[in-house]
Amino acid sequence: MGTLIGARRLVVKIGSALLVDRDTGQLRRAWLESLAADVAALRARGTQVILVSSGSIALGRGVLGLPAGSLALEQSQAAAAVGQIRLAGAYEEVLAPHGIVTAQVLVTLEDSENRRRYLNSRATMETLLSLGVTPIVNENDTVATDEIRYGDNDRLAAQVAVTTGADKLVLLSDVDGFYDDNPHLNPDAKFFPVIEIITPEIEAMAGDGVSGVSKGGMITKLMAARVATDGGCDMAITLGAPLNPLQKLEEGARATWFLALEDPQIARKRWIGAMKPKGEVSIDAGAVAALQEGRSLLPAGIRLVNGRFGRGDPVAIVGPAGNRIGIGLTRYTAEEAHMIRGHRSAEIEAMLGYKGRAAFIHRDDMVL
Ligand SMILES: Nc1ncnc2c1ncn2[C@@H]1O[C@H](COP(=O)(O)OP(=O)(O)O)[C@@H](O)[C@H]1O
Ligand SMILES: N[C@@H](CCC(=O)OP(=O)(O)O)C(=O)O
Repeated sequence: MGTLIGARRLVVKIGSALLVDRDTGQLRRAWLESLAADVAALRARGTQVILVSSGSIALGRGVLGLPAGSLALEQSQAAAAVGQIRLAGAYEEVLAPHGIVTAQVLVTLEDSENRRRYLNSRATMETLLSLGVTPIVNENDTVATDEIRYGDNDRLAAQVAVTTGADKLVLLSDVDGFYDDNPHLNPDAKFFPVIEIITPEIEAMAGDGVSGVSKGGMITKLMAARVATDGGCDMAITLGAPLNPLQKLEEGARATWFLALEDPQIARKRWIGAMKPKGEVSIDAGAVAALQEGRSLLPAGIRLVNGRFGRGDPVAIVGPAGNRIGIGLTRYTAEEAHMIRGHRSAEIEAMLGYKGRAAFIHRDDMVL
């Protein structure tokens, strides 16, 4: 069973529907104050907390008096710009009385896809947490265009959880968990307390949201669950609307827990994928095809070697067009690599005077 008790680092996602009253467009302050009390209690027990909060567009549209229904991209970006400042301000106001310092972190999808930005944002989060700050994260809606957006904060929250190495992610939602059908439309829908593996059958049960102010629905929550659990983080979906929702979850409120994959191979690949390469090997098209089929990289497929690396060091793998296709731990030094590139194992034995390893980078040590 999943639980919040004893969490080391927790990411909590707060959906727009919880924060902003649907009819008035106003912030639900009493609720937010109860959430702040929960955050303070968790921190006092040693859990670091990161909040991923939606609501900038919903708040901004109320302030600007924009009509209900879907907005043009420029309108939602303008609404986000107006709403975000209030959103962050509201968190600061409710957390400060507990002695908690807040920080606003706005990210885009590109930040997780561009390695330098990814590493940098991870380092910034780590620094904030080590200083005892509670980061309030949202998508940077004013710069993110449709093609480069998450668009929903479910996946963003999962990305934040994995990036920061959180062990728990909670999606506070307008539904108390995952059902085999949308429970707001089908009163006979069956509830799932725990999901260990997200199968295609489970995926087929997820539908859109019906709340009107949210973006995700259950489909993006399942995508988030996949990212989180693959990355070693348990994820819960629980009802956010009652006061003190995190305390209630700790006390056993209804929730669906998606359990982290415990496959050490996945954890190891994550670790390799996050390494900074010490060198680079360019490989030919045949080798690219072999790697894509899940095979190891052999010396015969290597055309060029760059950088200084020893055995076991991370090395970037570059395709014929100069595109980076992966990273892996090498079984040869850079000096050996220069000698043996393009050669087959029988020749390599003659060159090195010993048999050497068959693989230059073994598939278990490689992430594409
Ligand atoms: N299989 C399902 N189980 C539970 N909820 C579902 C399912 N399929 C669709 N939904 C809908 O997803 C909604 C939750 O997502 P969403 O409206 O985006 O809320 P949030 O603001 O919490 O992100 C539920 O209220 C429900 O209407
Ligand atoms: N970044 C957007 C969030 C998009 C959104 O509505 O997400 P959600 O309510 O979590 O489904 C905002 O702050 O308005």
